[in-house]
Amino acid sequence: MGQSTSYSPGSGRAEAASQRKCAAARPKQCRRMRIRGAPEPPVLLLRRAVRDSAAVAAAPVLRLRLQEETAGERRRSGAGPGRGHDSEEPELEAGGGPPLSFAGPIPRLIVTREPSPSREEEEEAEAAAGPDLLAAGLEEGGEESPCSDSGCGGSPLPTFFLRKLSSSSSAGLSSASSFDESEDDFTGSDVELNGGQQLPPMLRSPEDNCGSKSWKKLKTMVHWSPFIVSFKKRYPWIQLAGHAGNFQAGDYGKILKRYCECEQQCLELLNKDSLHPYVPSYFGVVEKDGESYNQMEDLLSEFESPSIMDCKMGIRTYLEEELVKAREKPKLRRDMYEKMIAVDPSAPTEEEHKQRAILKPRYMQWRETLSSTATLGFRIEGIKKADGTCNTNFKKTKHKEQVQHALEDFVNENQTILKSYVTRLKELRTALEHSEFFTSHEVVGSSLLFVHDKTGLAKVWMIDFGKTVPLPGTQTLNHRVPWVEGNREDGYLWGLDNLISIFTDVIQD
Ligand SMILES: O=P(O)(O)O[C@H]1[C@H](O)[C@@H](OP(=O)(O)O)[C@H](OP(=O)(O)O)[C@@H](OP(=O)(O)O)[C@H]1O
Ligand SMILES: Nc1ncnc2c1ncn2[C@@H]1O[C@H](COP(=O)(O)OP(=O)(O)O)[C@@H](O)[C@H]1O
Repeated sequence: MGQSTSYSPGSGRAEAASQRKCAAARPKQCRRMRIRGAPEPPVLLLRRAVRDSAAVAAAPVLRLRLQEETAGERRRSGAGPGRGHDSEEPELEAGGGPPLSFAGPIPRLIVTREPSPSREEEEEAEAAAGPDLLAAGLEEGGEESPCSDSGCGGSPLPTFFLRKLSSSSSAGLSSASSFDESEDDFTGSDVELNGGQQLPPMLRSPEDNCGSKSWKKLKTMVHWSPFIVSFKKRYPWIQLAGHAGNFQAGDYGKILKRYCECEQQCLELLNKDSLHPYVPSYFGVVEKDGESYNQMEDLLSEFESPSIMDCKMGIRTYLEEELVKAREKPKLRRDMYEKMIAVDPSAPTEEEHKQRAILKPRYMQWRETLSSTATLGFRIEGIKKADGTCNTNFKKTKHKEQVQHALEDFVNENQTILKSYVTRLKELRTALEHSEFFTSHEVVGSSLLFVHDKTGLAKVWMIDFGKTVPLPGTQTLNHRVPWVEGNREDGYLWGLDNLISIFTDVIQD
């Protein structure tokens, strides 16, 4: 890492990167797997799960132009803001053919919400009352997040091993697709460079049987990112979710995450906030091999063979401004359609099947209601255990009992670890309730990273602030009240209440 150069935020390079905002691809994926007999690879990239949703309202007819530039080319050129598919991307057209139209109405979203325990109820370890109904209506589907990490550029890593392990990968699509493809889900090297290791049948999940052949092939391959960790204490660095190629080793005990202006601003503020003990320490912008990165604390560095879990927090996984943008300039996503049918071929509407593409909010909402996001305010994205097993097939992990089961498995029913996690989560909740930053930000798509090891050390941190944005003026959020479009509530604390309650129940059980 000797070549890294630090820049203070606002230096020329950082500014240039800032113009670009977060332009990194986000390949992610995970499978249930056990790696035996091989030297422990430096970095394990694991794909995240897909989640369900049902979306809303009638979308306008979309006319799409031909996409002339591949996702990778856009990334390399740094075109457009956002870590995802930004609004400055060229509109997409069918390959030379007539413009495609999209007239698919997005069904109205009715999300049933499981009861959130009050603090008192929780202390009494009692479950709350019956389900509450949250109805959210969207007028149109749309797409893309302002600082989506999924758009943040190509992988700066050598590619001989690099691949995304996304269970949502869109194998079989070509970069010449006329649809807006997710960069992370659409990396040619993914297909070409993988050895295609087939998982033994007992390690496959029911979801492995969904989708196309090419899909299954991608899902059953495991690749290690060539993240050469040159720390004194050599340990494998694991990326459990998120966009592949977003991370590199940093200085000792630090990692580099592809630059995202939104995340930089959050990390700077958070490092001065009462939440500081619960977020990675931030060390500024670093330039390496022509790319900019946010350098932050490697949360795994103090652990021996850590077990890791990523839980995405909140009732909603897209920003309100993404909906607005989607209405103004809706884009069809073939990659998201592919991800959807890989999980449930009957999920798309007739129109969506015809188009072989869906709008991003539609996809995101489908993921939310398929998993526990909509009903519990959080969802498990992935779990990697110290024994090498890894699972990111939590797309359909929706009910409390399913989550409990996953948590028990994660900690191997170790009561001491469970108690440490509950203590840490409660401390975090108190810190959140008193945090100036938290009150004044919409926190979307952020995760809690759980890490423990056999020594009994167990901690939880907040990570991923690519879609955490300041509220206008003096607006504040409660983070517990239901979201209706316009109030910007994210359900973060509601989800945390539920998470604490479920952890507590596991201990009692
Ligand atoms: O997990 P799967 O089912 O693959 O879906 C992913 C996640 O929802 C990502 O959210 P997060 O990064 O919070 O996990 C989202 O990135 P955004 O952060 O950009 O919304 C991706 O959007 P695209 O990057 O547009 O593909 C979307 O394809
Ligand atoms: N500071 C960190 N220390 C250790 N691991 C991290 C850290 N930040 C992220 N990770 C790992 O990378 C994964 C993806 O992180 P995230 O910030 O969500 O990336 P993305 O923005 O690409 O979604 C996490 O699930 C975790 O495994």
